[in-house]
Amino acid sequence: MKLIDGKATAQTIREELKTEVAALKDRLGRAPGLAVVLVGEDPASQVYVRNKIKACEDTGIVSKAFRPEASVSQAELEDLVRRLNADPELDGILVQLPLPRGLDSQRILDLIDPAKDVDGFHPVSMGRLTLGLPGLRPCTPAGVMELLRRYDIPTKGKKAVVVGRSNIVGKPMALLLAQPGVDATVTLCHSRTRDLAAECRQADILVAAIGKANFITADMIKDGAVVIDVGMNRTEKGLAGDCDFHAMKDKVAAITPVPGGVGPMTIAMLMVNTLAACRRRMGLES
Ligand SMILES: NC(=O)C1=CN([C@@H]2O[C@H](COP(=O)(O)OP(=O)(O)OC[C@H]3O[C@@H](n4cnc5c(N)ncnc54)[C@H](OP(=O)(O)O)[C@@H]3O)[C@@H](O)[C@H]2O)C=CC1
Ligand SMILES: Nc1nc(=O)c2c([nH]1)NC[C@@H]1CN(c3ccc(C(=O)N[C@@H](CCC(=O)O)C(=O)O)cc3)C=[N+]21
Ligand SMILES: [Mg+2]
Repeated sequence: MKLIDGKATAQTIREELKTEVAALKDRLGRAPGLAVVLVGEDPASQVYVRNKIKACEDTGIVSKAFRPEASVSQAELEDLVRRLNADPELDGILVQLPLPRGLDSQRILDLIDPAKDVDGFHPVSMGRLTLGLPGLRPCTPAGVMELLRRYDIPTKGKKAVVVGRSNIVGKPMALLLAQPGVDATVTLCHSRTRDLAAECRQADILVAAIGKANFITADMIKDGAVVIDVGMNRTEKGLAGDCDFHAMKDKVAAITPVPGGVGPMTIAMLMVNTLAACRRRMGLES
């Protein structure tokens, strides 16, 4: 078994970005800027947001945090997004999900200027992904693709099974794996899939994005498969993925751990997207 070290890979990417950010800053007279909006006090979201701000500091991207209270109205939050859209020094806008009850997150996401959509969640970004046009890709699936590339994991003609069809992970993941040049043959599974174990056993590459600790068991994995575990589940025993890592580790060709796998890559890709958005907005090559 080969361990796919997302933490180390993310660190490498962040080092690569440092140089690029510094060069861009020289050229523009300002660093790329990212707005991070965290509504309310959800503790898990606070940890993620802190990590994102730390990653910005690390790479030289200027981050601005906005912390409206959970009681903020839809109209007030929409006003904030409009102000961030209009701020010329902000290249990216991230509204941390989930939003507190009562707020319509789709309407907020739809309001973000697509040029600043570093999460890749805007309908324009999703449309461009679906059509195979260049654009900002959702960070988690983009991070998975980067891991497959950097670990030389072959995808052409391979059978990939994605479990989970959410708009932020599973659906864009399936599209990226099926795109020309990557050329996996993709099966997208969900809670209504008839025989999930049988589908998973076909996978040369299995991506789990379900949100249930240790849900994918060793008997569901083909010998020599590559397993990418996107799941982040808080249990009494600490953070757990969607895959039973210890039971399957001797059976697989390669696997991502949780923590230290996909999570840090998500943040690295947010930095990549912020740099790309900055370049594009400033009229430099994509
Ligand atoms: N590492 C990272 O950077 C990130 C990690 N995550 C983690 O990834 C996981 C998934 O996140 P997200 O996509 O937002 O989750 P969602 O809850 O939005 O989606 C979960 C998906 O899993 C499917 N599912 C649920 N139960 C089953 C089942 N028994 N069998 C088959 N499929 C099932 C659902 O099917 P249906 O559509 O039919 O309901 C749904 O499509 C979570 O643990 C989350 O914390 C998320 C984002 C980033
Ligand atoms: N607008 C928006 N964009 C997101 O990208 C977004 C979001 N909302 N809401 C929540 C999910 C989740 N997510 C993670 C990012 C990093 C780690 C991460 O760094 N995880 C570390 C461990 C962190 C820990 O110890 O808790 C790891 O896996 O090693 C995890 C999860 C981004 N999300
Ligand atoms: Mg979700």
